Amino acid sequence: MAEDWRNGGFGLYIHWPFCMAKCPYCDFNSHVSRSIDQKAWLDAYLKELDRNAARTPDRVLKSVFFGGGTPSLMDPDVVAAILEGVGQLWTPANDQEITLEANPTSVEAGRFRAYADAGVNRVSMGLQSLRDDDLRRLGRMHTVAEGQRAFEIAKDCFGRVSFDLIYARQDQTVSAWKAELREALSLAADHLSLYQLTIEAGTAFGDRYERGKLRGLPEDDDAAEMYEVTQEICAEFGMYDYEVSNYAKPGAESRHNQIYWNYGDYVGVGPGAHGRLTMNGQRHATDTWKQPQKWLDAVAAGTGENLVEAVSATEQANEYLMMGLRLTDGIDLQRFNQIGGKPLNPRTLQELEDMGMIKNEKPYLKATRAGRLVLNAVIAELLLD
Ligand SMILES: C[S@+](CC[C@H](N)C(=O)[O-])C[C@H]1O[C@@H](n2cnc3c(N)ncnc32)[C@H](O)[C@@H]1O
Ligand SMILES: C[S@@+](CC[C@H](N)C(=O)[O-])C[C@H]1O[C@@H](n2cnc3c(N)ncnc32)[C@H](O)[C@@H]1O
Ligand code: SF4
Repeated sequence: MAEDWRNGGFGLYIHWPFCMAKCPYCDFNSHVSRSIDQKAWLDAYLKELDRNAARTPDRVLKSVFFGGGTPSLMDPDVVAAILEGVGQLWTPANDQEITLEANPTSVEAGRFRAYADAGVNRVSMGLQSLRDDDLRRLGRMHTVAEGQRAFEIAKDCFGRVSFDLIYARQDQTVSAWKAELREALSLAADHLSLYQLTIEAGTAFGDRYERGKLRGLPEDDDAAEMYEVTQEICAEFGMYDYEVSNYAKPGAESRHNQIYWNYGDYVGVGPGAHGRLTMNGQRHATDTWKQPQKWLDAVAAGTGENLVEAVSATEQANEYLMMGLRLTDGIDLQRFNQIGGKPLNPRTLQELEDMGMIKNEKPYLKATRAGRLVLNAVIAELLLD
């Protein structure tokens, strides 16, 4: 199978579902647990990797991503044993990317060298903010100084390092964000992810918001302005916006996420991990049990998966559209037509182009900066029925 990046390629996602504490804004699959039997988790991961390798023979593995939760709570020996298993199951791409998400506490930074020895070559660190008051409000376990120290240690240990910040936070002004972002960019290496705070239903922030108790969130206009200035300031530092929330120097883009956005295949292992796999020429969606103990028990009984479903041609094209328009480079319309078997509605395309939301640069269709501000609405207009 072609491994051209425009076709996405093939990757592996491994989900570690535990955190030290639950952050009030987060709705990812993360749990706080008193005791974790790391050996039992290793055995379950290895079993799931075997099962997945058997149905993806001859694939060249471009990327492995340990996400969470907080994978920097994994025992480095567990990470090493997983990567050893992975090396035996799939042929690695020459420039294989192996990312681990890390939280920047000193305890975790103490494990960085061991992760690097295990084969991890990229770290994505959740700094979230460079202001101590805000770190406290976001429920984080680290201080700014601790975060900066952890990041410096990461730079020494790994070839590639990135960090995440959350902006459009409570009581944050546009000028305060500009100053914080400039500080962040002087710290950054060649990649960073900048997310607007999203209030998710079912989180502590979501509950407070419902009760009218989450005050000081920026108005939509301010949040939009923050997004605009983010692009401009990042560009000043040579970091281009290759995706809605991701900025990099050319060549330093996250290869793992590019597999998702370019609608490639990926195996998902661990509680709540999802996958997209082409098997016998048919693309499938896979999903797994979210609850950690349920997943462990299910793996012991045979499979952690609770869904393996063929994806119809129309759904595939729509998924490609939803993922690909997040990228500055957009989607390849020829590939879109090939996947879905029908083209996008030319009238809708023209209307959105006239409104300045998209650019049709054949064969690529791209969302403009204005379009990316309201991307979900733009995509909703374009989806095939
Ligand atoms: C969207 S954040 C991106 C983090 C960081 N900025 C980066 O670029 O690496 C990554 C999170 O998405 C979730 N995730 C990614 N791939 C997944 C998959 N295949 N299945 C389930 N969750 C996934 C995990 O919770 C993971 O921690
Ligand atoms: C699933 S987390 C995993 C990383 C790691 N556990 C951490 O917290 O540093 C991936 C990233 O998603 C971002 N994120 C999570 N919830 C968010 C929200 N409600 N709004 C904006 N960004 C969010 C954070 O920047 C976080 O670093
Ligand atoms: S943001 Fe990270 S550390 Fe906080 S609960 Fe979510 S996954 Fe865990």
